[in-house]
Order: sequence, then structure tokens, then C-alpha cells
Amino acid sequence: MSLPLITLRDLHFSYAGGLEVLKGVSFDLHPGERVALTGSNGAGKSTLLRLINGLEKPDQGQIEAFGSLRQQEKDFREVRVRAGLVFQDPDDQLFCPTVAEDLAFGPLNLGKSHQEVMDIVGRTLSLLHLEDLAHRITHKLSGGQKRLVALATVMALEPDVLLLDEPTNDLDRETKQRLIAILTELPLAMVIVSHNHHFLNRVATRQVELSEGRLFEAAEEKATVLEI
Ligand SMILES: Nc1ncnc2c1ncn2[C@@H]1O[C@H](COP(=O)(O)OP(=O)(O)OP(=O)(O)O)[C@@H](O)[C@H]1O
Repeated sequence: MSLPLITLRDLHFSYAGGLEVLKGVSFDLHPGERVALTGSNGAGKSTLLRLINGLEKPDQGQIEAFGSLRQQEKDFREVRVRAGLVFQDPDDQLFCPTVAEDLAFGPLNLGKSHQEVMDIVGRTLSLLHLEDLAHRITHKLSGGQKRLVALATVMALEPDVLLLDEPTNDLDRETKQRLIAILTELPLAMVIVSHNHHFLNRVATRQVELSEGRLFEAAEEKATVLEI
């Protein structure tokens, strides 16, 4: 198997003044893997995604991403673009007046030309079947629509890895099916946090569980790892 995109080594983490949430977590994410990250409420799943993305820093342990050790804030700028985190609450992700502007914000910030950005926005909306929402006012969208648009804003950065925190919340059955089809066709590695086991069984190639601050590999691997 190819070299991992992300490696976590013996991560320990506590929020200020709180109990230790992670007590020595090690994990490799390989190209093409779609890893289901499960665990009970408060187990530390969102926290682990935030650590991968550098939004929290470990008390102890190492994070390697895309071939480099990442320690300081500046090391994580590239990681945040290449490992796109879709937050549990879309309102944390969407802040522009319209959907198209929200999608354009990230690529414009990366210095892409107006034409490139227009192409990316069009391509991403079409990939997620969201063309009809392009000129809608973001804060007036439904919960499910916001969730898909939040995913689109991350996809517009053309990441190598997706970190998805509860991606099916607010989605109706049909939209969930559409999301399953989209995710399983994307040639990206993913870590997917969800309590929806039906969804995870359809999408994930591997499952890990966080329990009492430690990460356990599920005994059986699911569908074969996507070869890319
Ligand atoms: N900003 C914060 N400050 C202090 N404690 C926090 C903060 N964010 C989360 N926690 C605590 O850290 C623990 C892990 O939270 P986290 O959100 O990572 O769990 P989770 O597994 O994603 O839970 P859920 O399935 O309910 O979304 C919880 O006890 C939570 O209360």
C-alpha cells in the first residue's frame, strides 16, 4: 500500500482545564481510504478531526501530513487546504451572502484567477448537483442544503483528503443516497464521523472506533480499499 497521507502518533489532548480527551491515539490514513470514525457522544471524534486540521494542537505526540511533520500554526496552513474539514455545524463554515460567493471565497484566497475560480465554482456545484442554488442567499437555505453547500465550499479547494463531521445530519433519504453516490465516486481519502451506521456501511472502506481516549481498529474491514 502507498505511503500514508496522514499519520498520527501517540496523540494526547485535553481541553484547557478539562479531562484528557485523547490518551495516545495513533492512526494512518492511506490514499483512497474512506475511514468511518465512530464512538459515543463526547468520545473525542470532532476533536480528533480538529487536531488533524491544526485547529487544536496536541499536548503530546506527532502529526505528519502529506510527507511533513506538522507542529506549529504555519505548518497547518497547507494541511487545512489539502485536508478539508466540513464542520458539524454548516453555519460555522458559511459566511458569504450567496452560495456562489461562499464557494469562490477559498479559491480566491489561494490566489487563483477570476476565470479559474468561476470554473471551479461551476464544476463543484455541478459535481454536487447544486447548480440551482448558485445564486441563493446562503443563510436562507434549509439545514440540508446548507450542509451540502458547506461540503461544496471545501471541495472547491480541491483537497486530497476530506474530514467530514456528521455529514448526513439534516439530510433527507434521497439526499443521503445522493451523498453516498458522490462520496464513493470521489478519488479522495476521507475520515467520516457519523452515528449513521447505514450510511457508514455504504461509504466506508474501513472503520475505527474511539473509546476512552483510544482508537481501535474495527475487526473486519469493509469494502475493498479504492485503488487510485
Ligand atoms: N472547546 C471545548 N472546550 C472544552 N471542552 C470541549 C470543547 N469541545 C469539546 N469539548 C469536550 O471534549 C470532549 C470530546 O468532544 P467531541 O466534540 O470531540 O466529541 P464527539 O465524539 O465528537 O461527540 P459527539 O458524537 O457528541 O459529536 C467532550 O467531553 C466535550 O464536552
